Amino acid sequence: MPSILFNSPCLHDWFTQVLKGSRGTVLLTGPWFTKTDAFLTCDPANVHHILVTKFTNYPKGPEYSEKFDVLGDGIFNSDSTSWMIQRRTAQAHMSCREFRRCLARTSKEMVEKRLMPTLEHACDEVPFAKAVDDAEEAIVFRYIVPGKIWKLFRWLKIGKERKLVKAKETIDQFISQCISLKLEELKRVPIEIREKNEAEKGKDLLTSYMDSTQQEPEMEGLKYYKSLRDTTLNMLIAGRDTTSASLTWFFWLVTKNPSVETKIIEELKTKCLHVQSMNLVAFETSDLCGLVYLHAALCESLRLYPPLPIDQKGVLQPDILPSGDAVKPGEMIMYSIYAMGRMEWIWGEDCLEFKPERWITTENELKFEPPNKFIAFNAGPRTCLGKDIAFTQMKAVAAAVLYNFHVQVVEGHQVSPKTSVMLFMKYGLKVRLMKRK
Ligand code: HEM
Repeated sequence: MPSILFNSPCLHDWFTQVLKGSRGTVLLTGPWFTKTDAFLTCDPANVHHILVTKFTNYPKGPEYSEKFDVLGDGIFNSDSTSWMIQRRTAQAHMSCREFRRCLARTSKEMVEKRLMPTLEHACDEVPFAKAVDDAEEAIVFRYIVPGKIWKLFRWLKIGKERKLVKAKETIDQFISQCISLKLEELKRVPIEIREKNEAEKGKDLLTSYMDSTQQEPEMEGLKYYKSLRDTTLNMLIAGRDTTSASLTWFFWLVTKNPSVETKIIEELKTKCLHVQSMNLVAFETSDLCGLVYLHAALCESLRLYPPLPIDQKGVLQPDILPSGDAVKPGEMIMYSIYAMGRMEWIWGEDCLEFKPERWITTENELKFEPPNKFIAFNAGPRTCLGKDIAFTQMKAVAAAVLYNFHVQVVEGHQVSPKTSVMLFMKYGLKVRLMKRK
């Protein structure tokens, strides 16, 4: 564990090196008084065992929810019955036709009316985004130092824990504003007009949740508000940070591989109908579904730079992992998604190269890689619920940006991962955009 502290600036690369030299699983031991021993693995057999075969023996556990207390009782921070109910509810809302219609419309509208005009101007810092970044950095600190230390910091309100308190305030203000604005809008618009709008334009997730939660009689006052607050925050973090971190690495990889950029643009030209909008080209969401090369390039980027680089599980009953390691109740197992994408014995000798072609069959179809090998979206009963949403949004942004602009990284800009819950770039990605002719 002291080595984790020492290597914290490049934690994921250090984990990868450790795992390369240890058949894919290693026991990290902490000083005896801290009770911080944990298994670290990137072995697909172990990951399948933990996430799928023996799912019920490996919950997230109370330690996880204590570290991620900012997420409240939302889906990411829950286990057993509470998680199951939230998952069913989220699945129902996300698969309903009105939400799908809303997603297709907003993915195009956001790119056309917000992103494209914004790219022509410098961007200001967004307080909510900054607060989430600060919170995620503070949570990683809770992994790097023993529990007693970060809890002492929390009690004294110093260091990263102080930053976390401030971040929570900003996050709560923002979420509360989102909920109030939506409630006002729902009160203001007569029901017949609202139903007509929803039939035409679709229905967003927050409205869907508000409608269904109000139908539950026990959901009143504070309980109703807390449930909406936790759900909204969990969904925002699930959808915002993952896709934005993924796209940043994707654009960087594309700038370093001009042949990939050319192939993406060729595919867009031949397979998509496009419309001229305010001087720039926009694509229909339905057209983007069938893009094999762009999809492959996004998967390849997610393999090398998964937005959630590492995850953890607790242990309920004694068990033996497929690697032969014995685990006991109360222990922690961490699985490095980042390291899994960088193992020669999993992905071949060229595993460090960015090659979208590895995702395409000789029949020019997308190659299926089992979720225990390509684990960026998790596997088993807790598989990501937003995978399709993520691809819809990432394709909309990637296609519009690459088709309209040539992206060039500013000379001398340093690119390295940040030590945080999400795999953001430490210094962001500074680019120059040149409008294509
Ligand atoms: C590139 C984009 C994305 C990646 C790589 C990704 C990855 C993941 C991973 C690894 C998990 C498991 C986390 C854990 O249990 O510890 C997860 C869960 C989840 N994701 Fe995503 N995600 C992405 C985008 C989205 C989007 C856009 C949404 C939609 C709002 C979403 C909704 C969820 C939800 C609700 C869960 C919780 C599932 C459960 O616990 O049963 N994700 N995702």
